[in-house]
Amino acid sequence: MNRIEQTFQLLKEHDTKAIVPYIMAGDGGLDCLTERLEMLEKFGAAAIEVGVPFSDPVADGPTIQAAGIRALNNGTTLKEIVAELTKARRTIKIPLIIMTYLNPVYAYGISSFVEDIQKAGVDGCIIPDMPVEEEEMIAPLLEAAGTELIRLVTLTTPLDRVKQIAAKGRGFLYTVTVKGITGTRNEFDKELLSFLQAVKEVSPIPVLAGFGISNHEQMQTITKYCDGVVIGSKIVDLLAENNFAELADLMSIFKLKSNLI
Ligand SMILES: O=P(O)(O)OC[C@@H](O)[C@@H](O)c1c[nH]c2ccccc12
Repeated sequence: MNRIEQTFQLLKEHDTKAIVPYIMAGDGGLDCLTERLEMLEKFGAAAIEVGVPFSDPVADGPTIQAAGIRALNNGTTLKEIVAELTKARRTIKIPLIIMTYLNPVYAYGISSFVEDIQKAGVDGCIIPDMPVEEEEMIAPLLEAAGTELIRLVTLTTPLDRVKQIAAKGRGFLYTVTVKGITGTRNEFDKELLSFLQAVKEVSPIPVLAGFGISNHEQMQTITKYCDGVVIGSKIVDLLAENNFAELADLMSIFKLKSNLI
């Protein structure tokens, strides 16, 4: 069993949900990446999405874009991120998932990328601008390496297609909760909860919801219909403000206690 499966099993046994923070690698300098991962693990993260900064991030809202620009201005490269994650893996027990647009992977070289992230102990990979139809270029390599390719579906994905994607799915299915870009929201579409419920019914793997989520009330409501949430923009903001108290509080529900891992 891989680390992602193990984690969801553990969450189920303890009747709790996953909180998966997203952070931008290199925001605040790559030197603080391991430290931040350790803190998020301590605060109860079930897994962490590590974002790779990219100059043309089509799905990113203002907060994540700004974090990406800060990281690029710090000179962050994918090579250095992979090296830092290799170090981080010595202390971090929870799954680490690399989140990158396709272009940096291309530039790196697809097979070297897969080989290096596997060696680094990365458990999964999300490539949001790679449609399922194009994934043959990397999916078999990831599969062979035992690194899960996490697929995404969105509110506009027809249920038939959700079914197809979920059936291929590895690790968990990332359900995008909005029709738009990343960033905190005060309200969600009326159809979100029924859509999540439908996704959950057809998915053989755990379902996580992400985009727009920033508070306990939203987390509680949404996780009635899925296995957990991804929180990006809110966490990127709190880290940029060094507001660790609010971060710990935000993550205090559904805590995966580190002594369980
Ligand atoms: O920031 P939000 O609204 O909390 O959403 C999570 C999101 O940031 C993270 O998963 C993410 C960052 N960039 C992406 C691009 C595509 C899909 C997902 C993402």
